Amino acid sequence: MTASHDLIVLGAGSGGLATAFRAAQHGARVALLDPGALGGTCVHRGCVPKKALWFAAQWAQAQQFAVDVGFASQPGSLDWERFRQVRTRYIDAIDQRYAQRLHEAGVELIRQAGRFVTADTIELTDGSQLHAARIVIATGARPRTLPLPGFRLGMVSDDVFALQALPHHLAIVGGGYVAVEFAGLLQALGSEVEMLAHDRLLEGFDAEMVDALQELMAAQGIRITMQSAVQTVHRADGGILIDDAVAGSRGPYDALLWAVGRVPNTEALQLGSIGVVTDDCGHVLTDARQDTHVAGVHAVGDVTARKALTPVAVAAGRRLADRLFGGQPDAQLDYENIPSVVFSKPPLGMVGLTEEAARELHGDAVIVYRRRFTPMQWALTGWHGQSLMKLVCVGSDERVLGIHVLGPGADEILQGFAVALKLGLRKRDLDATVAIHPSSAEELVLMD
Ligand SMILES: Cc1cc2nc3c(=O)[nH]c(=O)nc-3n(C[C@H](O)[C@H](O)[C@H](O)COP(=O)(O)OP(=O)(O)OC[C@H]3O[C@@H](n4cnc5c(N)ncnc54)[C@H](O)[C@@H]3O)c2cc1C
Ligand SMILES: NC(=O)c1ccc[n+]([C@@H]2O[C@H](COP(=O)([O-])OP(=O)(O)OC[C@H]3O[C@@H](n4cnc5c(N)ncnc54)[C@H](O)[C@@H]3O)[C@@H](O)[C@H]2O)c1
Repeated sequence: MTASHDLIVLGAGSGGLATAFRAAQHGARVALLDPGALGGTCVHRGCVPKKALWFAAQWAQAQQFAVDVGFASQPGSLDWERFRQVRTRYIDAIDQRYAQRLHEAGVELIRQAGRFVTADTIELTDGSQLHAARIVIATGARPRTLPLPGFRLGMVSDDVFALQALPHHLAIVGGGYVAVEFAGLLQALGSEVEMLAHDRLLEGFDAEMVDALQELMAAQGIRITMQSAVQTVHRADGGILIDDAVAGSRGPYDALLWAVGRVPNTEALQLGSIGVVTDDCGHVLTDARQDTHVAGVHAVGDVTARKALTPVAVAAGRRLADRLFGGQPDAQLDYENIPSVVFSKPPLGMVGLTEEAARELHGDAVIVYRRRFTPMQWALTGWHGQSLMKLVCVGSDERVLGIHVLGPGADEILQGFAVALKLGLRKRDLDATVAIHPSSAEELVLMD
């Protein structure tokens, strides 16, 4: 058998593209397979269209604020179809840029799905085969639904981007990133939103920060039912009705969004036949170097059980290509202290440990600084919602273990602080930094 390539990458989402580009840069002959659009979930069904809608939600709120402080005109509503076209134009351009860059990088793009025949052979949809000593699985994940009677009446996050019109009254089942983000932005754009959450919101984020966000969401009119247990969904004359074991009969809604997590795309890959091990949910198990249990087969991104974020998939893919083809035998992603922001309204970001996790590790040696305040732009409009910022430190030298920011600009503020934390930030370094005034970020260097 002659190897057709040095590397075959399954999936042209964030992780697959990053791996392919970096490997090609190191001189590898790369084949990149994907039957779908270039950029995968992030570009077409995730970060990008979501953030576009989130911007629209900010503009809607800014319009309202402007009227509150004396601008003359009344806020208008969003022309949903026009904005969908604007988004599509932007996203199509990204897709085209990727195609052009792949061509320039010498990556062979094959618009077909692949599945394993052996550990070094991939069969394409048309039945032809490719061979390479290295294969990277980067097939991502898709939204999950709950297999309850009537579940098909609901949609998943992918479908929100294709909606013809904004739902008037929307139920969201779930309490993770997707549920909280869509609740905030669709409410801001004019939907009446009700969340039905089974567990606490945003598991993995600091509980005090999440409580503060939940208060702000409630103050903006989002109805949140906790400990919900949806049993059935059905349609009646007025719309979609939900029977919930705890919350009782709810509705009618004109739309229902399942936001209950994601399922890795592994069923079709024939992984069992070559010995690649998956967990109970189907995620490919890898070590910290992205190696699976089978020599020469690797995995990056949402298809693994790691944190499902675009920059994680990208960084893991680049490190892997550096190790395999770039002469960097020690290259691997450090999965500690990965910053993350929920694009809620307002955004909530964190890097490092939550207070709960820090106390579990360090007990009474943990010192917490916090600052609650009403951001100037809210106060000016007469809205007295409170931002919250929190530093979780440990020991006599107050090493900063966690930074948490809830409020306007959290998405932009946190990146720089994440660098500092990674470099071993101490509270005294923050104290020694002169503030930028007036800003929200200054609160992080003024805490006592
Ligand atoms: C609504 C939403 C919002 C999000 N917002 C953010 C955000 O703001 N910030 C952030 O960091 N992350 C966000 N994420 C998460 C982020 O989108 C994912 O972590 C990221 O896209 C994962 O990239 P990936 O390459 O692992 O998988 P994907 O991007 O899903 O790519 C997988 C690709 O594999 C292809 N594929 C599947 N099977 C095969 C096969 N057999 N052969 C070949 N190709 C195949 C698919 O067509 C797809 O293109 C969001 C996710 C969602 C759903
Ligand atoms: N801003 C961002 O970076 C961003 C945005 C969206 C998604 N993402 C990534 O995508 C991943 C997927 O997001 P997600 O919101 O789909 O998943 P998630 O894991 O964040 O949340 C899943 C939610 O579903 C709930 N749930 C699970 N089973 C349930 C059941 N049987 N009944 C009721 N509720 C149930 C959980 O309690 C949880 O609240 C995230 O974990 C994140 O890594 C990131």
